[in-house]
Amino acid sequence: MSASETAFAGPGILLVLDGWGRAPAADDNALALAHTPVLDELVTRFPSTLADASGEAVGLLAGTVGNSEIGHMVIGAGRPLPYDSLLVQQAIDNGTLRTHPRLGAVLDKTAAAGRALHLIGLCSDGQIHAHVEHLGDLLTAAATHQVKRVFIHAITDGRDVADHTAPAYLARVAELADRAGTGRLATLIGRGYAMDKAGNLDLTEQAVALVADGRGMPADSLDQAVAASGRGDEWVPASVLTAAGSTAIADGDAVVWFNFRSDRIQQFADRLYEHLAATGRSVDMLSLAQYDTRAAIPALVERADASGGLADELAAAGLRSVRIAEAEKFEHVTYYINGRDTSVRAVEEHVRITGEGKPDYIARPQMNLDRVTAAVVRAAGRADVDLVVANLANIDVVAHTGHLAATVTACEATDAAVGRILDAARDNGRWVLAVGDHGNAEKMTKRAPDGTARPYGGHTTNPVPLVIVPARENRPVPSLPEQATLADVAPTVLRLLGHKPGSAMTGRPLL
Ligand SMILES: O=C(O)[C@H](O)COP(=O)(O)O
Ligand SMILES: [Mn+2]
Ligand SMILES: [Mn+2]
Repeated sequence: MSASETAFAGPGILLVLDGWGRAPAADDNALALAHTPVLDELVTRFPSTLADASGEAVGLLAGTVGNSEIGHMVIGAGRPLPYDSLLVQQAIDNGTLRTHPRLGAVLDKTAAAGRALHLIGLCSDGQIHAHVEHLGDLLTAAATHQVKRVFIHAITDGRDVADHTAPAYLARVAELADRAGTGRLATLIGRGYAMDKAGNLDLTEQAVALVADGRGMPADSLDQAVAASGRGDEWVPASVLTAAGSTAIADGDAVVWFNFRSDRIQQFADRLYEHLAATGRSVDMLSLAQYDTRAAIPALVERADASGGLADELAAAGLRSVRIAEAEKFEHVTYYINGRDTSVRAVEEHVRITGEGKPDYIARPQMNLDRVTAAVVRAAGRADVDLVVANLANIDVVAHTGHLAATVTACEATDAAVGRILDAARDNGRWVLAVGDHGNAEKMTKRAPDGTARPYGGHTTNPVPLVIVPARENRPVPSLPEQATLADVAPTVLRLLGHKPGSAMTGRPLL
């Protein structure tokens, strides 16, 4: 064991501050505007560095903003993982998507029977859940296989991209259809309805009724449909474009989902699948990438192997971990950090904090942070727990509203929570590794094409702070390398626990 290992080895806390990115102070940087004495002191007093959390460093396409899924997967895996968006892009670039035998078989069958193809997905270039250009490749495949009737059911964004940009993306959809020579926009609905992931089935059912049965507001034009939302692109009401004719899904039709990320589309996919079955419609259904649905929906692009990460190493070493987060990020400290593995190892405990009623992030930016913090403090006090893994969700979740003042409050609440966690760590002889999973709150505006700064709640490509607070302050503290990535977190955590990095990990221990 090296000197630094002896100095640090022992129980600890891995604390993910969701959406904690670093950018120079500015009037749209909520983290810099907030009064955060604890976070400020953390990065000046203890070994800290900035970690890459976007683009190729984590397994995304170059220049792509980070996100919670890949962020937590790489934190857990200890290596960059080719993410679904990258794998889809590769399949498009090398031609294996549009020539996929599974897709070809479904398209041939649909064409031969004279049935329709329905393409459903988020139309923007946020690169978090979907990319509108992927639709172009599917349209080309449909044209090649002579599918005559192709309906595009567009979900509008306004969250991963600036709000009020839906008309531009829908214009791009029309261009892609023109270029392919097939496809027409059939229905429109905001992602607030179609991509709910919190079990609000009343929202999901509106998307199901729209796509399956053509039930929605009739709209003569895209602009009319988009303008009907009083709450931006996320909440465009279910609308049927009258020019598209009858857009309902009929027996024998085919459906292809073109979101690549599962978490926010799977509830809709499951409900649509079940509704079609319940109404006696037999439909071939495919998804662009693998979904975590109850329904068995074959995928066109398979996931990367994410095994051999932190969870496997902890289990092999018999190290007990407690995972804590509130509902919004619970899967991130369990399923994603474990490499999209649903099994709960014998040495793992999962604590999911839920609140009462529907969350209102602007009115209550504190969310359930007090209870998350209390759970972390409790777990930190247990002698049988080697590692506490927690996600503090507020900075990211509130920043997604694009509301600067609420996000400042979320940053301040997080600061106080980190203070309580550091106290508990010190009282219990634990080190703390605090890290962001991607940027968000440090950039709350985006320039519109007309040059004006518009509120922006999406993620960024900024690096994230990574800080190590030693268990005992009187121990020598080596400084951290200037360059780091999220892939270095798991090897560093293992070293802090007195273990070697896993053999599948290419990230390096930072001390
Ligand atoms: O799904 C969302 O809320 C956003 O599109 C992405 O945010 P996340 O990657 O932090 O979940
Ligand atoms: Mn996140
Ligand atoms: Mn986010």
